Amino acid sequence: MHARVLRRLLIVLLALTGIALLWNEFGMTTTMVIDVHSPYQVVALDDRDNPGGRSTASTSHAGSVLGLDCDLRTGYEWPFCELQVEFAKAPRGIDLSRYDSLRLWVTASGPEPQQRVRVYMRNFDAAYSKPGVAESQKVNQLTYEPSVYPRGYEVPLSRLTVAQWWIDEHPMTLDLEAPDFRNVTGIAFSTGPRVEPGLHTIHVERIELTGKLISTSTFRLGVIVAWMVSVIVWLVVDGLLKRNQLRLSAASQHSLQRLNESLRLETRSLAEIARTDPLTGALNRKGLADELMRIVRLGEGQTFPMTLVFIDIDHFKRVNDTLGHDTGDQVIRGLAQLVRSAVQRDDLFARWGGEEFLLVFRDTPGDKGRVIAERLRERIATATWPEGLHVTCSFGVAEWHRGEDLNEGIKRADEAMYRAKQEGRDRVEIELEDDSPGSLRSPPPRDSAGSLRAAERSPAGHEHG
Ligand SMILES: Nc1nc2c(ncn2[C@@H]2O[C@H](COP(=O)(O)OP(=O)(O)OP(=O)(O)O)[C@@H](O)[C@H]2O)c(=O)[nH]1
Repeated sequence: MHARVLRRLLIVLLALTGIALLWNEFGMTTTMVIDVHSPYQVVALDDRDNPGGRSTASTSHAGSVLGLDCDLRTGYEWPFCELQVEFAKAPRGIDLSRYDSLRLWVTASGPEPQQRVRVYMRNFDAAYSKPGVAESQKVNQLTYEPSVYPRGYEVPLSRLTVAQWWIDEHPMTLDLEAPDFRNVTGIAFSTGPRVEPGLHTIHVERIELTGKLISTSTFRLGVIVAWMVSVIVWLVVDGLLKRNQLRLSAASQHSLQRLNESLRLETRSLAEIARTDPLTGALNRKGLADELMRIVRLGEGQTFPMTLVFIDIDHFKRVNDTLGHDTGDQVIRGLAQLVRSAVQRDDLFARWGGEEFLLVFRDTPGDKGRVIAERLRERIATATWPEGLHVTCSFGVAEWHRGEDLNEGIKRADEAMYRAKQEGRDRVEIELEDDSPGSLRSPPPRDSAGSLRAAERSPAGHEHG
């Protein structure tokens, strides 16, 4: 996107540069015209102020022509008559330095067949001129024969030179000796050097100065500066856009990370929900099977034998029937809380269904598990319950050995619990001992992980009332 815009901008800039350079080369001119209509004062000067000077000059404008009539006489060492167009009174002047060429429509007549005319442009500069002293203004001049150029004489302004006599009279540093058009006070036309005495006329029809509106060097410098500015502007804009893009992508990356995190949490909580019972927060059957599988797989520390404790609330149906389902739920939640707070953190606690729970103690033989169950039974029986209820539970305890099918173990715990019910409830019963002395039951030679998987697929189902 940026590259395309940049390419287009470059093409536009290149085209503009080309057009501008061509325009500057072949056009972009400005012209200054001086003629009889110009608002400048025109005066005639002669040599009578100089020693021996006797020439007389007067203006004679006719139609569109500025005219000088001159009676040139010998006397002064360099007799002359002059027609002067004054642009301004020194120290003021006008800047003609931006003009390149001078074009003159001038005719001159006199005793000689081909009259020469001197053209002066006087420049005032405080570096070498003194206000009120006309001679101190630098004399930029050229001499030519107007009759050779009946259709006008065009000359580059650079062809004018500083008059040698002026340099001789105003010694100065070399750099100040160069022609200067920056503050020209006027232009003058004078009879030529070593001209014959007699009647002379000089007619100036038109003076034209032509130059570039903007000098070529200035214009090229301007083009370079414009390019540099464009490049800098582009770099700044590009930098800002890139920074913005970076900020946006950082923000979207951040929000993606947040989304990822929330999805991860959601996934975790969904997994957690799938493993737990919503009413009590205890593990459900699948959760319990998963946990046992994990423990057995990791084989961390001493895990077997384990004690399985089946817990069933006594006469729970009555609670529901007399006090309603909500109270029944409260009792179930309360029991779960109480059991969790009474056992250790790494003991597993699951809601097996309805008002039945299963506790699993790791690295605990059945008789020790029975003692814990007994303590638990007592805590439940003496706890405070909603609606002043007296809640008791029947416990069935069985030992579960490595390699034994979990369903088998649960079944034995369930049977023991059933006996507790039959014996009058609010009791802890342990599975019946088999023939092997010193242990409640002998461990069967089974693959423990396989047994757990079976437990996960078909948890021990049991009915009792
Ligand atoms: N409030 C409530 N009741 C439940 C929930 N799950 C099962 N029950 C009820 O628990 C009662 C269990 O009754 P029974 O199996 O007859 O057992 P019991 O009344 O506890 O009697 P015994 O076990 O012989 O002491 C049934 O009425 C079920 O509806 C539950 O999540 N909330």
